[in-house]
Amino acid sequence: MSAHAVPFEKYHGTGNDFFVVDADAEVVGDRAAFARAHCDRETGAAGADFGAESDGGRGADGVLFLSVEERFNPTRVVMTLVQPDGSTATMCGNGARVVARWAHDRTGDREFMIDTQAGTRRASVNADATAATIEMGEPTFAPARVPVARDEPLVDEPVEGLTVTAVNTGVPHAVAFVDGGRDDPDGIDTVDLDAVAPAVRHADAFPEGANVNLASVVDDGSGDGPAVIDQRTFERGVEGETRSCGTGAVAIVAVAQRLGLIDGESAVSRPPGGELEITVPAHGHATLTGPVAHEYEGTLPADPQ
Ligand SMILES: N[C@H](CCC[C@H](N)C(=O)O)C(=O)O
Repeated sequence: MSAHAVPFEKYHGTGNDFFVVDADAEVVGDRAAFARAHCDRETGAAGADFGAESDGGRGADGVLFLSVEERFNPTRVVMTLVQPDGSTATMCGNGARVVARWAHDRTGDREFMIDTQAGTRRASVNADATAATIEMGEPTFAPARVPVARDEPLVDEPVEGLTVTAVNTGVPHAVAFVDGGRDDPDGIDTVDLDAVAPAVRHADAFPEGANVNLASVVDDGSGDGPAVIDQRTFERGVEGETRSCGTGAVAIVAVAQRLGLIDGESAVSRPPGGELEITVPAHGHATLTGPVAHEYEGTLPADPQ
């Protein structure tokens, strides 16, 4: 085992939490092994070891390896998210919001371009850097681009026990609407997501797998404010439910629009970890806005056993 210790910062966006490593300063030879060991919720890195700001919780939803290039305007950040199962995610909405905050904390800038494997995304932080907004690209239902293994879009059809719509918002998502929000004793929180999601996540319809979302329309946006939707997401790569998923929030709003469940291009999604503001215009890129916070910092072994 190498004695090399890797400094990290821990951040979260609406409870979707990440270890952030400066990829220019640190060499982690086996990123998959690093993420698998340290993200584990039972045996991974424990926050209490690292400082008073932390709640002592273990693990994370992934490791963000970041490289900053300040010679560009706006400052460019190259983002790679390695997930708890060792896979690399093409895109992560909450992760990208964390990237903007981390880059702000290092540079003082408020506007960034973030290079992800799904493309370059503009990002910004608000005046006190407590919230970040990211451009999320244009959601697509095109079968080849989700991808789904068929010629027609998969819209509101049964897949392994859920009625889902398939959409790509940087990564593939299956979205199922259910009756009753979080306040309803018979609503969204009564579903055993960890039990029902894996069959959908691994269904033949999704050759690259899918993140699996449950959603419930709480307010359809036909009145004064934007639509409000309660959200739960089981993530590919985490292989479990997370506190929040940004690409999932955009997916839910895009599907709600497509199914005619909500009015307007703006909506609020409410995953367990907080609130996200989403816009999905008829044409052009979606946006995702929500809170971001620094938790603690420390060092982690580069070559965990
Ligand atoms: N939590 C992330 C999504 C990660 C996507 C990943 N789970 C995959 O599809 O491999 C988000 O906020 O968008």
